[in-house]
Amino acid sequence: MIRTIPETGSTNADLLQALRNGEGVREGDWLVAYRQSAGRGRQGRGWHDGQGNFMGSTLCHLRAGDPPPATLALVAGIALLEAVQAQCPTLANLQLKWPNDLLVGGAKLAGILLEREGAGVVVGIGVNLAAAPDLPDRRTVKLADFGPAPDRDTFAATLAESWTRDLGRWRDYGIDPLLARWRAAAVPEGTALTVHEPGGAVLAGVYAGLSDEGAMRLRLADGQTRVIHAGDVMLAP
Ligand SMILES: O=C(O)CCCC[C@@H]1SC[C@@H]2NC(=O)N[C@@H]21
Repeated sequence: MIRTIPETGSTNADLLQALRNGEGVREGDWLVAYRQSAGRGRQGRGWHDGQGNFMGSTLCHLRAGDPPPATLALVAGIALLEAVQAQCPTLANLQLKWPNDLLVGGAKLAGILLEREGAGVVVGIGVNLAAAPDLPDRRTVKLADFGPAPDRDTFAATLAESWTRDLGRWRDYGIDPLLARWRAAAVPEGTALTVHEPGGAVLAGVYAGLSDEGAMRLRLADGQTRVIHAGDVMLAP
């Protein structure tokens, strides 16, 4: 079920609160807001409240035997990519950037924020359908830059369908097919990146693919490879 509300602070915060309150939120249900007054992005950043954009969250209830929860970010990335491709089949240069950004020609189209509460993982997705913010540190785009953009209700229905399908595949077939699909859609190996690690260190290098666990490999200038499990990854200017 997709529940659409005119406005809230953050759909992620709402689902996390529902989990804490023990309210029964079913896996596969979505909360979609037309406006968010306190949208949350990764790394403590905010998420812009673009009128006409898609802003919604869903939930995964982790089960015994599920693949590692961190790989849900990759599931969400693939589901998001497929939803955008289904709505805009002629859109070129669509790429995933680890851990969970969707880019068009290197500019950010959409972002994903995973937040965990016990065995519940809230997956929040924001897509620039009609509006893109001006950001000081990265280029952004909106689908409307490339032709008629889908309205958010149509987009929500498509995304809900791809999320349910990809979550099922993750459970049924594990992460190997997921990794293969993610690798095929990722920015090319050799892309110059800057990584801000959680401890504050900043690393420069080039994208060297995904590890078999879904972490990112970064090749440094001295030829060594670092495996990045967390952090903020940006295309180098
Ligand atoms: O920083 C990012 O790229 C992640 C952005 C995630 C934004 C979405 S919008 C719907 C959901 N609710 C939030 O507060 N954040 C996510």
